[in-house]
Amino acid sequence: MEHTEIGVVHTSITRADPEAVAALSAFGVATIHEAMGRTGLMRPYLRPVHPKARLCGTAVTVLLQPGDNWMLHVAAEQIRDGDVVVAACTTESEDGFFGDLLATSFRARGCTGLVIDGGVRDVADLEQMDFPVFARAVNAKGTVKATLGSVNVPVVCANALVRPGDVVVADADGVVVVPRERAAEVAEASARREAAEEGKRARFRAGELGLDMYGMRGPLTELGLRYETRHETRHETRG
Ligand SMILES: O=C([O-])CC(=O)C(=O)O
Ligand SMILES: [Mg+2]
Repeated sequence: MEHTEIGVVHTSITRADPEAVAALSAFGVATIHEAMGRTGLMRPYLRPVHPKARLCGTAVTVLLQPGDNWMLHVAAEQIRDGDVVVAACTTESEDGFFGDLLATSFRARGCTGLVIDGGVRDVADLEQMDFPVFARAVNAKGTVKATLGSVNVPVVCANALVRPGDVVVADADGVVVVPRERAAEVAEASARREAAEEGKRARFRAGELGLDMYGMRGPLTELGLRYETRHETRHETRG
């Protein structure tokens, strides 16, 4: 991004194809990230705020100012069924930007979850609501409504570029972003990867070793790995 727009709400965004989003929702974050050539991951400090949190949807992006959650209320109006709100911040901030009230508002608009490079609160309520949230902190400290940010501009959230309408998938392993144009292709690559893993899983279950399945013995020998078959004996004390 050459520069970040502040004080703008983009109201018409292009969302990824719903069929491709539904297809991606069947896969875990690790599979999708591998299927994308190991790209698209957010930093691992973003954690689910309750154990069952999992989400997949199209991004409504928010650029927050530190300690200020005004733009989350502005974003609520832009949410459509199946959207995930992805909130980045202009600088690091771990205040509690979001809680059960905003979750109730977001859900009423069809939102399927939140990814925020900031703090959230009311996590017991969020768990009870089964509203999935991935955040960098849990923090009771509240925020103000005083400074403009933006909605539906490209943002960098926890190191990943997210454009409005991109697909965001999050589970216990982390958060991954799929560019909206690649959603169908990445879903297909994920399916192929999962099918290949199922074959390997069956062979591991039957007791086969990775050493043989992956042909590792030759390269290990070439690098000089030795197998010692006799226990080393203590030196006899000489009289
Ligand atoms: O209202 C706020 O500032 C954030 C919050 O706790 C909620 O949404 O419940
Ligand atoms: Mg609250």
